[in-house]
Amino acid sequence: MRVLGENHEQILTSDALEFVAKLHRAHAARRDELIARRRQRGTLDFLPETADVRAGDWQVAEAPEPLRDRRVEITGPTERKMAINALNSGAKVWLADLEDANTPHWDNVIQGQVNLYDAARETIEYTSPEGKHYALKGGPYPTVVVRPRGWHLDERHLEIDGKPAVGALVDFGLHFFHNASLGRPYYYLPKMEHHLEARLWNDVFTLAQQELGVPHGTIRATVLIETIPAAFQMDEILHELRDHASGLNAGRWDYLFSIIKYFRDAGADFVLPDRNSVTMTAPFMRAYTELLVQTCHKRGAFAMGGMAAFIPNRRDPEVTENALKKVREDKSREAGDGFDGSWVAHPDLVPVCREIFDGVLGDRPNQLGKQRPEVSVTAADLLNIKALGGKATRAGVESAVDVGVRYLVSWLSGNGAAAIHNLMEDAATAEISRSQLWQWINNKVVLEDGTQVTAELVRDVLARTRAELSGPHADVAAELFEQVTLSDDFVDFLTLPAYERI
Ligand SMILES: CC(=O)SCCNC(=O)CCNC(=O)[C@H](O)C(C)(C)COP(=O)(O)OP(=O)(O)OC[C@H]1O[C@@H](n2cnc3c(N)ncnc32)[C@H](O)[C@@H]1OP(=O)(O)O
Ligand SMILES: O=CC(=O)O
Ligand SMILES: [Mg+2]
Repeated sequence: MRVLGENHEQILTSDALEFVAKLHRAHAARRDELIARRRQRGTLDFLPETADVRAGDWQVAEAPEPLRDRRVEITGPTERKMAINALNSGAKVWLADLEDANTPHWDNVIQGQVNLYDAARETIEYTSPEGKHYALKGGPYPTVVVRPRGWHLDERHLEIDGKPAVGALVDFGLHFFHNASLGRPYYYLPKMEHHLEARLWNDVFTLAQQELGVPHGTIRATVLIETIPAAFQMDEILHELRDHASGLNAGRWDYLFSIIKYFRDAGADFVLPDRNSVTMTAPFMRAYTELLVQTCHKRGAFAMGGMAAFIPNRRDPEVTENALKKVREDKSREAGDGFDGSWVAHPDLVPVCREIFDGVLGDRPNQLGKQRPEVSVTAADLLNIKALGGKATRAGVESAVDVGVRYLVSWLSGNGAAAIHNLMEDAATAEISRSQLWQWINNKVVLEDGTQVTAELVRDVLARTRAELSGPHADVAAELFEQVTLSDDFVDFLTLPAYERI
């Protein structure tokens, strides 16, 4: 194992590095096979070979006390100030994000681990460049649930047997190694596309616990169902992880990205309209969330709601009022459907989410008991994209370019989440922007005003957006955006070429 970035001795101890290397050597080859397998795109349906898992009578392990009440989860990067703010936010869970909201700059990766280390020990403090001091206010604090990178990303600053380490194993391995002894090794697992990927995580957990003498089943994981193939394998994913599973989360933004990606060249029936016209009430999105709640509660697992992108602005009451209204609507729908809790992107949204779930839960910590036997979701329901209707517009093209490039500027500068035009943007929402344009170009979509979407049109809009931007990252952001939007072959993840540029 070689450390190619700056060596941070607190986190990269020789024992910690050896532990990560052990996880890597045991599992990297299978990771590679599973990533290669993702390239097969066939007809999607519930798998015949796992019908017995779906029909079987089994439950996931009972929730440990710190994860029994998850009514409000705040998400955010592991940057030090935001970590303290998240811990002081009054949420039940802090999703400490090393994924969609994080640029995997080496410094972010390692400083994130330092912050998680200090957060777990409740010793985290920070003084801002302006001299404002941040400290923990007095508990109870949210349970920390860490989201490592997805299986597709490498960590090139650590080299094992001459190859870059698997990013997911670096994030998980370092966190588990340093914090498992404190008793709450809890994780969110992103972007999986197959239950065999969940089996791989389960094997990683089993080995990690054995190595450190931690009882089997201490780790708990909540899996994001945020790809279209995974929507057909919710039972199977929970079953693979059943000793370690805590629940499933409806990660709507990556889910939309995955739908566009999977069906990018499948013709008009699968072309999505402007991003802002695809809401959670679209029939195919309702099918997805209804199936998720039903599956989770049948298996004793938590059903977690997703992220409404509207964020408040402390300097603009009108923006804040709109965000609170939209978030209220979103959380009310989720709570009514049976979700056990949901995500918010900002501390000022914690109270509204809590109020909505308090109203539904009463004195219960969750609504695991709410079974949904009346829900009946078919493969056709999950894939009924065309029922949505909706238009692709010139404003949609302009907004996709504008948001995508501005987000990349932020990402390249080290901020993986940004407020752009009063919406939270992160890697998942940026993926929608660029994949949507790819889909429109390659399906020769004609906009509402009669113009066909072409590479030339996108280049033209991109040039105008570039002209509005300044700063050290604008050129690279524009180049990257062009690459992932206009390349003939679809680039699997925006963050793969972007990682080459940091
Ligand atoms: C699709 C998905 O995966 S969603 C999950 C991944 N995405 C995320 O986690 C995004 C989380 N949210 C954020 O990162 C931020 O809210 C942003 C970037 C969208 C906006 O951040 P800002 O522009 O700093 O917002 P704003 O200025 O209103 O923040 C006010 C205060 O709240 C803090 N704050 C804002 N959001 C958060 C958060 N999610 N966690 C902790 N603190 C936060 C800010 O640090 C700031 O603190 P300060 O007053 O002490 O300086
Ligand atoms: O990670 C969440 C999502 O919506 O994507
Ligand atoms: Mg996501």
